[in-house]
Amino acid sequence: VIPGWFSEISPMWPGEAHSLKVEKILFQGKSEYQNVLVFQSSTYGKVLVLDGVIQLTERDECAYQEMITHLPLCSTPNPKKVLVIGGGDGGVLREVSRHSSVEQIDICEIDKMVVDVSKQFFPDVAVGYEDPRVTLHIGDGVAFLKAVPEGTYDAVIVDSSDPIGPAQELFEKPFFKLVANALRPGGVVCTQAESIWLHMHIIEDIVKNCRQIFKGSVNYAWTTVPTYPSGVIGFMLCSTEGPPVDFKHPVNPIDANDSHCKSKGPLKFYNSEIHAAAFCLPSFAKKVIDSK
Ligand SMILES: NCCCN[C@H]1CC[C@H](N)CC1
Repeated sequence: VIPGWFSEISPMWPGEAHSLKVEKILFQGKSEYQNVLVFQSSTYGKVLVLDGVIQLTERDECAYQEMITHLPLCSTPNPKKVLVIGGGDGGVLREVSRHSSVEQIDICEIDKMVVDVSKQFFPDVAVGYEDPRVTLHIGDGVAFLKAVPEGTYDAVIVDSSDPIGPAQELFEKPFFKLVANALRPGGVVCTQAESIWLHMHIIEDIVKNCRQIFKGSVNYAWTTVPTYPSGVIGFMLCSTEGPPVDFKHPVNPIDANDSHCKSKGPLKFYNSEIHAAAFCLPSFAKKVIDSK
């Protein structure tokens, strides 16, 4: 990466590349799993890049972290035990910790370098690790889930990178089966589910697999994140058989005052209206998602 511009080139989005102006390279490393890069951008704050793919920027990470966390947790009445797969930067932990009903937060991240780099360069994101309810496991999410007793969690959040590299198995059927097994009846899962502009085929497969495995409800939601490819990112929201979950109408609203303390700051993006709106899809996506 030469100072000037960083372009996000990937076979996952052929023929296009979002670029950010680079002020200064802050870290470059190679973990057991991937190349890790942090740079100071001119207009989006610090940026975390894994294998050439933008994971988060200080300016817009709130959109993704708040939506991937509060869409599931605000849809279930009283979440107590939450598991995060991936999410090594700590942003989802910061958001989960806003929920006073939560008693236990487990996180399983495969790459320790991501945790260490986030703590060093993104303290306002990694602040999530400071919550006493958090237990960090460094390892493979599939192996972790195989060891989890059936029905342990009220909610699972899969904050993954793309299905190229270490996160590939988090998009496949065996993994979804393990997640369903780890959830209590009526438990909820939210996974990172790519872009309706770029990845309808991936989304089609994920929806098909989820409908076979999650016998509660299966919904796709989406939001805007300027620095993700095509400027949008989606989420699969599923529940296991049991007490019904209506993702589109939050039963457990997170309100301004109980949702922030000094270290976390206020919610910048999520609110109950944008929660409901997130499930409204353009016709080309509805056609595929509702027919699976
Ligand atoms: N916790 C960081 C976010 C990881 N999710 C991203 C979604 C968009 C992808 N192209 C890269 C990973």
